[in-house]
Amino acid sequence: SNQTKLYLLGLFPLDGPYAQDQAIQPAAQLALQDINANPDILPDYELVIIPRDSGCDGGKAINGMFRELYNQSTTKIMIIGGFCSVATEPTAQASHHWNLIQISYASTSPKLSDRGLFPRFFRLAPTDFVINAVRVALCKQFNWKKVATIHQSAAIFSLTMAAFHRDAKDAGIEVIAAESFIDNPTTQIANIKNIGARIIIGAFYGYMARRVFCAAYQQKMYGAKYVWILPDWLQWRWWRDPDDAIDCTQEQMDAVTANYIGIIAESLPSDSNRAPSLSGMSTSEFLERFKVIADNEHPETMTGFVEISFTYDSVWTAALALHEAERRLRQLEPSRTLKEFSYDSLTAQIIFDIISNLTFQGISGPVTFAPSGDRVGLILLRQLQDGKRINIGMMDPTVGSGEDISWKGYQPIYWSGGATPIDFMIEREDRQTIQLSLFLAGAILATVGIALACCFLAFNIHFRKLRVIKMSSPNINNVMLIGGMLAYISIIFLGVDTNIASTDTFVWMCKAKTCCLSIGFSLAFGSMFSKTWRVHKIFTNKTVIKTVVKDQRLFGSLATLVVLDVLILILWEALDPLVATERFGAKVIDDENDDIVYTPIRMMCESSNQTYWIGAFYVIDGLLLIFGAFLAWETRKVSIPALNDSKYIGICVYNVLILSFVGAPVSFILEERNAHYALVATLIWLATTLTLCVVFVPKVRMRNDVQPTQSAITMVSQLSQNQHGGSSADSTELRQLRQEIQRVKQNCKCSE
Ligand SMILES: NCCCC(=O)O
Repeated sequence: SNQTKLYLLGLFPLDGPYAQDQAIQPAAQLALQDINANPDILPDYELVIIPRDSGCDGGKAINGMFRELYNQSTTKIMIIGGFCSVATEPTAQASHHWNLIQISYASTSPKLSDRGLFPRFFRLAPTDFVINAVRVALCKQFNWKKVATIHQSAAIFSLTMAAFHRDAKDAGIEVIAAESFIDNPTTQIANIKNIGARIIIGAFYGYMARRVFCAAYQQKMYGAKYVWILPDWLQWRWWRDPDDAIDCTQEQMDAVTANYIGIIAESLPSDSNRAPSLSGMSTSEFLERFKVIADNEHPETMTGFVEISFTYDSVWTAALALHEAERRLRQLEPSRTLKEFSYDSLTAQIIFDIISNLTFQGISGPVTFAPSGDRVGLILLRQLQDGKRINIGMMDPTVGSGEDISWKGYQPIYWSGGATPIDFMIEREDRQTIQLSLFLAGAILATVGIALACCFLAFNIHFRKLRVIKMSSPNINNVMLIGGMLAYISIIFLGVDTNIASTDTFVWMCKAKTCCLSIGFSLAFGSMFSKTWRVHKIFTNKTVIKTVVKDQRLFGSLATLVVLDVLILILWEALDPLVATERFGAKVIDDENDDIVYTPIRMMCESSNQTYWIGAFYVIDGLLLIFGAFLAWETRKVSIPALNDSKYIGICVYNVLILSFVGAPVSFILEERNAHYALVATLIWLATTLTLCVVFVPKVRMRNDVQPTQSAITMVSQLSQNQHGGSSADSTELRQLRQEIQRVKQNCKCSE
């Protein structure tokens, strides 16, 4: 009754989504009981806490604080609280303007370590920054090199995660996904899953943690392959709290949270592991007394239980500081006491200095403060095992390199898969090469084609004297066959891959294929069309004297085409050579083991501007095809079968166009190496074989049964003479040739 009351303002989360007050106020009351009953501490005073609801809300907290500070019936000498950092930050930013010291029993935001913003602030719960050291140590311990992070968008979590990203980078740990969310984490969880992360570091309040884990359940991100690492100051069985915001049952939440790893500042050291506390209580005695004051046999189920020792020690910190402040104030000239406290800066400075240098054994362990006002303490690792939080290790960030977790004396960590989960799917290369069997099949087909071309060549040479062969320009036909053979050879070069050849050889084969294909095409189609050009020349010449185009001239045109090809090939090689490049395809998860992901790698021979070079060939060959089609159309009425290939040329052009139009886009889209080879090789083979067969098979069939007409006989002799340097024909032959031309022209007019 002789004692003067010293009022402390207590900011407690009594209400709202993060109401954590069930255990906080009883812990504060217990401290008040012990302090007020202790004759050695503030003997002339009775310490009283005036509670005010700060919620987990800055506005509510600051409103409550000002209302109490403006209430002149009670002078508050210090502030205890708040709980959530979002409530503590604005109050601590304002309270120093009232020359008040503020001590939080729970806030862990790294932002609160800023002395510029919070010059008179202290806290008993260590900053979440120290949790980062344990996160990194944990990753190192289990050789996890790739992790994902997800946090609720709030300064407390953003700052901690940003610091973790820096620490992880320094430690050689790659953060493969860094997600944050405001109130719906579904997309972010899906992103983490899609990127293949298995070690997920989360930071959020309990009500958001439920949303994260429900989304994780729906995405099947739990079980032996996933490790979730969370701050463990979340409330007791936070995942089981009824929550309309989630669409998961309690069983599902139990399943998804099973075996998560929690990191938390040590707050209730075991009796065997602690020095006697200033209050004289052991941890177990403290808990027993707490049960009584909280009237709860299972205090661990109360909200805020994690912070009870910090709350108890916060009030003790205030009491010890005030006790010493009273002594120092009395020594001043003129002497003063706490009774005269009126929000003056001198008293505030005295109390600040005292707390800055305070050291005592609290219930939560040794209490001392860093210059930033942060509590320095031990960090505990826990794991949820069978629904209980089990201590599995401890780390003292101040000892050694601050990276060593001590596992001795704690329960072993439990991995439901029987082994430490891996941090990422095992990446394997899937070097896609053309299968040997497919290459051999291609080579056999090409050989068959070459043999076929050889047969036609032999036939052509053997029956070169036969009129029907003579009339079809055998020399030019031979060049066509050589072109066909080059196209067949290109199929073999195309199939040489890095599984059977070195990279250098592969590139050379690729170049050889390009040469064979381009020159082969020019020779085959150039020959075919040049023959037709000759026929066209004869039948469209308006003069009476027919000059027949000689073979040499046709060879000259072919040579021009080939020279053009060679020129492009030389320029291509000189300016933009083909080189071996690796193409990486989309990753594929192994069918049988979803820990393994394959990256398809295809060795390509490419050059930076190859589109233009290939385009040049397309333009030349395309023009050649158009020109050939035009000639075939113009000479379609020539009735001498051995002379007229127009029908066949039409078929060949049609074949090549159809095969190119189907093949080119499909071959661009087809990424699978074998399918690509099979398609391209088949198209080249088909186009070449059809062309050769369409042109030569009729000739083979005609060799016996064709009786050339008189006009044909005449023309053959005319052509023969011209081809062999003859300059004129006798008048009968010419007349007959003229008659044939006349007939063709009349036919043409009629049809027009
Ligand atoms: N001990 C939980 C604190 C959370 C926060 O600082 O907001």
